[in-house]
Amino acid sequence: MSDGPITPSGPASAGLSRRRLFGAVGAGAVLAGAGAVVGRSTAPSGSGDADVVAFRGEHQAGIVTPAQDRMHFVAFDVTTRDRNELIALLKTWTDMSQRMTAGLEATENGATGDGAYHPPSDTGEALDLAASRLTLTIGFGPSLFDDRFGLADSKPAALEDLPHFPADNLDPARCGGDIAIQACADDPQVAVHAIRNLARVAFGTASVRWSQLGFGRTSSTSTTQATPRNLFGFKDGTNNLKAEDPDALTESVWVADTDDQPWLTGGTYLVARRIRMLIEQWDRAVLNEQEAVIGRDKREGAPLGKKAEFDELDLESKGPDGPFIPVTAHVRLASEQHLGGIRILRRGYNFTDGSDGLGHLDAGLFFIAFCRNPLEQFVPMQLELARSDALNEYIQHVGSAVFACPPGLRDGEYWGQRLFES
Ligand SMILES: C=CC1=C(C)c2cc3[nH]c(cc4nc(cc5[nH]c(cc1n2)c(C)c5CCC(=O)O)C(CCC(=O)O)=C4C)c(C)c3C=C
Ligand SMILES: [Fe+2]
Repeated sequence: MSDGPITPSGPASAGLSRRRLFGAVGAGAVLAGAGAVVGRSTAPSGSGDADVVAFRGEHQAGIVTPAQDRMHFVAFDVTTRDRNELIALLKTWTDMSQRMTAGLEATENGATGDGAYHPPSDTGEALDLAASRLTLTIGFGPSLFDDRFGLADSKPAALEDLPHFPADNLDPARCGGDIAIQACADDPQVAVHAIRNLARVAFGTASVRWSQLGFGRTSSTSTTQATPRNLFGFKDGTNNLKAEDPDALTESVWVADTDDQPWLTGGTYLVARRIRMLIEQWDRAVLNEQEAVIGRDKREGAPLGKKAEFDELDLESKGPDGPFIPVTAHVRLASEQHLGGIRILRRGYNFTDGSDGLGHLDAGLFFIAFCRNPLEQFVPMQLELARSDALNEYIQHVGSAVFACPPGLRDGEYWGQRLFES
């Protein structure tokens, strides 16, 4: 692993990975060296360092990291008013997160090693699972910068609660939060285990305000990935920003040192919207209507009037009945051509939370976007969509939040260190 020390305070030798521990114990094997998976009959396919994403680096993982298949997103309210208690929690979270993203237990031997008379400090359900490309990404909400922790002067100018958009139907219980943590992994149990253990250790300092599970990514964030489909059956993420385009990321995602608060340089903003998709209504719409609403064809994902998925979106091209891409089509209204060059990095997930008690699926898109300035990028884009998008007949925004995500951690740093110590 190229990940540096296991904990900010401790040595790199802190422990066996979850899978190595099982291998060594199960077969009485001797570890053969870094990265080895030894004597373990239950080794998950694909396990190995390839499924560890580095926790530290210039930017946080989980932003341009090729989108994993599963997500567990949580927003916390900080319940203490003691700044030092909050810092202590952030340090503990950093230790645990670095361990879990490396495929280790949240604490060393925490599932069984704390003694028979203590609740285990790792809940155990990921013991025999690989790291599964787990990433944990933290963000700080506008409410954290009130008068509780002495952070008011460090509040970034662009970190404002999002305005009310036309037709928003927001549930306050699904909005806001002082701190968010996004867990993404290729195994749902690994993502859920990570959030569960971070929430557990926060008891008395922070409590869960809301959370959302997501299955099935709805975006590609790398050209190496095939474009997935959303619950309306359309390819989603075709015209997304991609990791392989660093100039575009510099322009539209990463906060520059001239932009805002110094602690946020190299960071970004995360916008989350829980968007209910009215599945039954959509399923009654004819294909022609569905394609006109999106502005792309359903099978290939090509812009209407074109043939292939990655053909250029040409808003001017016309057929006998007018523009190929209708004036109310989703992709037209969200495009950089229409919005004067505005772009965002989308990284959302499909969700289905059963049915709503009226026989309708409670399903949709947990929309996540990363951008350099939400007031100048997400807000005008969403305003345009809320006003004119044909998709509005089939969706409803029910949750909303925005967070400032600090840059990646250097060796020895804890989450939020540059905010609290600058
Ligand atoms: C405010 C930003 C956006 C919201 C909210 C949003 C919701 C949303 N989108 C789809 C389905 C598709 N979106 C597509 C493209 C697309 N969407 C946005 C922004 C928001 N979408 C952008 C910036 C783009 C790219 C536009 C462009 O320049 O071409 C597509 C087409 C495929 C693709 O390029 O990704 C689909 C399909 C749903 C269903 C939805 C809410 C539930
Ligand atoms: Fe979209």
